[in-house]
Amino acid sequence: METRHGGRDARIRLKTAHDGDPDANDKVLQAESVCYDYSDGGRRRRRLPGRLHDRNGSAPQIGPVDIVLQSGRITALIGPSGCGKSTVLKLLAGILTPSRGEVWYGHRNIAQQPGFRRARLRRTEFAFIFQDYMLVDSLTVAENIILPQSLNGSAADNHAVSRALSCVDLPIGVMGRKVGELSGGQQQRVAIARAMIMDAHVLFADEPTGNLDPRAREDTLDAIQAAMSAGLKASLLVTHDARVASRADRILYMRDGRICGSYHHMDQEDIERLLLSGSEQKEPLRSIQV
Ligand SMILES: Nc1ncnc2c1ncn2[C@@H]1O[C@H](COP(=O)(O)OP(=O)(O)OP(=O)(O)O)[C@@H](O)[C@H]1O
Repeated sequence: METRHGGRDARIRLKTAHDGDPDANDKVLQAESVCYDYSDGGRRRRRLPGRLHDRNGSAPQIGPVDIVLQSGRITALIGPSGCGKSTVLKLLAGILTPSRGEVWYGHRNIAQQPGFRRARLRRTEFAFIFQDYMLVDSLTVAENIILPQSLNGSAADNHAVSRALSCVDLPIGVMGRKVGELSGGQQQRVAIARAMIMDAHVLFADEPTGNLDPRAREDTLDAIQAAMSAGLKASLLVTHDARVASRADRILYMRDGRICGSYHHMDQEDIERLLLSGSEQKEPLRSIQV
C-alpha cells in the first residue's frame, strides 16, 4: 500500500519484520497482569463516569492489564477520558515501571530492565507520537526529526528528513524553522515524521491525529499502515477518535483501569456506539484476558 505523500519512501527506512528480530513469533509485545499505582501522587479529583477513582476521589491503581501486541497488527486502545489508556501505553513502552506484572518484548521482561536499557530500547526500537508532541521548541524541525538518531550516535540523513516531511505533507522549506514557531497541527506532523524515519519495530501513538484536519488524519493513518506493510511490527494507538480506531485491526476497550473488551476490526459507528454505551454503564463490562 502506498500513501499519497510518499508512503513508499517511508517504507525504505523501516526494518523488515525479522530484521534484528527480538522474537519470531506472533507476539511482539506482551503485558501480563500489569498494574500501576498512582496513589502516592494521586490528588482529589472530580468523579467522572469511567474514570479511575477510589472512594476518596484519588487515583488508585491501573490494572491488572493483559495485552498482546501481535505481529503485523495495529491495536487501538479506546475508553473514557481518565480510564488509564496513556498509562497503559507508557507501561508497555517502558516509560513507566509497573508496580506489578511483566512486559515481555521478545525474550526480555522490560519491566525488570534498568532505566538506561529501557531508554535505549525507546530510542532504537520504539517510535512515539505523543499527545503533547514531545518536541524541543528551541531546535529546528530537522533537528527534532533526527533527535533520536543523534542521541544514538547515528549519522543525520537530510534525504530521509525530506522524505519524512513529504510523508506528512510538510514543505521541505520548513526544515530549518524552529519548532516553537509552528502551529499545533504542524508540530504534530513533525512528531509523526520523527516517528516515521526511525528504524522502529513498534509504534506507540497517543492521540496521533488529535490536532489534524480530516485529510491530514487520513494521510497519517495511511502512513502508519504503509509503515506496517513495510515491516513495522506492531502499533498501539491510544485514541478517542472512532474514525482512527476503525482503521485498527484490533480494538481494546478500557474502563476503570481495566481492559473490558477486545474486538476485531469494527466500523466507526459501532465504535461510537461502544464508547457511548460503555460510558453509561456503572460497572466495567467484563474482565477478560486479551
Ligand atoms: N502523574 C499522575 N499522578 C497521579 N495520578 C495520575 C497521574 N497521571 C495520570 N493520573 C491519573 O491516572 C488516571 C489515568 O490517567 P491516563 O492519562 O492514563 O488516562 P487516559 O485514559 O489516557 O485519559 P485521557 O483520555 O483523558 O488522556 C487518571 O485518573 C489520571 O487522573
